[in-house]
Amino acid sequence: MSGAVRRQSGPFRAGDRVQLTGPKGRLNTVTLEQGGEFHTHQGVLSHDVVIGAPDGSVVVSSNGIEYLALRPLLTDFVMSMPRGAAIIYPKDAAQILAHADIFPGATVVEAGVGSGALSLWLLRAVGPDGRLLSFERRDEFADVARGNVGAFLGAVPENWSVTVGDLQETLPGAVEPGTVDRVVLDMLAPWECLDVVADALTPGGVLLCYIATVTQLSRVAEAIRATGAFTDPDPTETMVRGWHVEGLAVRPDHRMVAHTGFLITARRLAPGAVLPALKRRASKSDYSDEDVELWTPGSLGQRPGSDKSLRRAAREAQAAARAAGAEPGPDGQ
Ligand SMILES: C[S@@+](CC[C@H](N)C(=O)[O-])C[C@H]1O[C@@H](n2cnc3c(N)ncnc32)[C@H](O)[C@@H]1O
Repeated sequence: MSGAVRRQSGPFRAGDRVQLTGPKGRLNTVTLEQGGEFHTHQGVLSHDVVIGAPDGSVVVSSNGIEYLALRPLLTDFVMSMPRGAAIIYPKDAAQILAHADIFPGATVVEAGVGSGALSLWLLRAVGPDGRLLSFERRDEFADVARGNVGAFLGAVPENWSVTVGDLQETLPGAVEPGTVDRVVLDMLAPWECLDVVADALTPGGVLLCYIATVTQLSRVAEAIRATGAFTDPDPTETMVRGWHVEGLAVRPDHRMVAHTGFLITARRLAPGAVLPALKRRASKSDYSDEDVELWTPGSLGQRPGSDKSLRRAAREAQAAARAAGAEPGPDGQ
């Protein structure tokens, strides 16, 4: 089997992981074994009462303590798994899948692999027909990532490779030029890798860099422009604020993760294509016209959701499908 191995749904079976929430809200994750036992200072919970129960059951220990039994979600796993390097948080992983347009069957290159958190999201998104090629310069981090991916999926999938070495040196020998659909970089100096990434990406392919600081953001944006091989880079930041919703106490949480990183995406141009020049409007209030010209010569970007002709084409396709009886109309007919 090339994709995921461990089941992610259905009644619990021996070998599954289960997350047990006790009376004080404390979480414990155990791997179920026939005849196994989970010991706490409040008694013993037999694994056999969990095995066969549906996901989301409430199970009872030998001395009557109730535990909520849930299969850990990928989010639960990545937030608690062993870390070598800092991980990409689920809020950013979700945005990466959308901005980098990771699709089932895609060939994706990722570097560095770090603790393997993003690798797990990417493997899920490319599915069993896709391929993830991960690169990591530090052997010990590659081991941590293999351990984490194997622990979550039940085995290391065949459609995932981890190459130990610098991406700049190892990528050219690992892929045919122009064959990679998507590249995701999470590393200190992504600008050092842009030439090999441009060679590896298919025309129209997506490069996405996750970076932690504004100085890196500025440097990688200018470096992407300087290659002349990509569309104008599109930077974003994602903030997620939890809410407390209980009775009349409805308010934002007092604490939040304020900053993790920035995403910046660009599309690979066809070889030899040169972007038409584009005058920018943005920086006029901060800099003189001359500065703006000097700093940001600019070129045509590719921003999602701004294409009216795509919307028109989608409306026409819907109308055609309705006419053919393939899809209900707005009134459900
Ligand atoms: C922040 S970690 C990646 C974390 C990972 N995305 C995750 O979610 O678990 C950055 C990693 O990039 C690796 N790295 C940095 N530069 C690299 C390069 N040029 N080639 C390969 N790996 C590199 C580092 O060793 C480090 O493990």
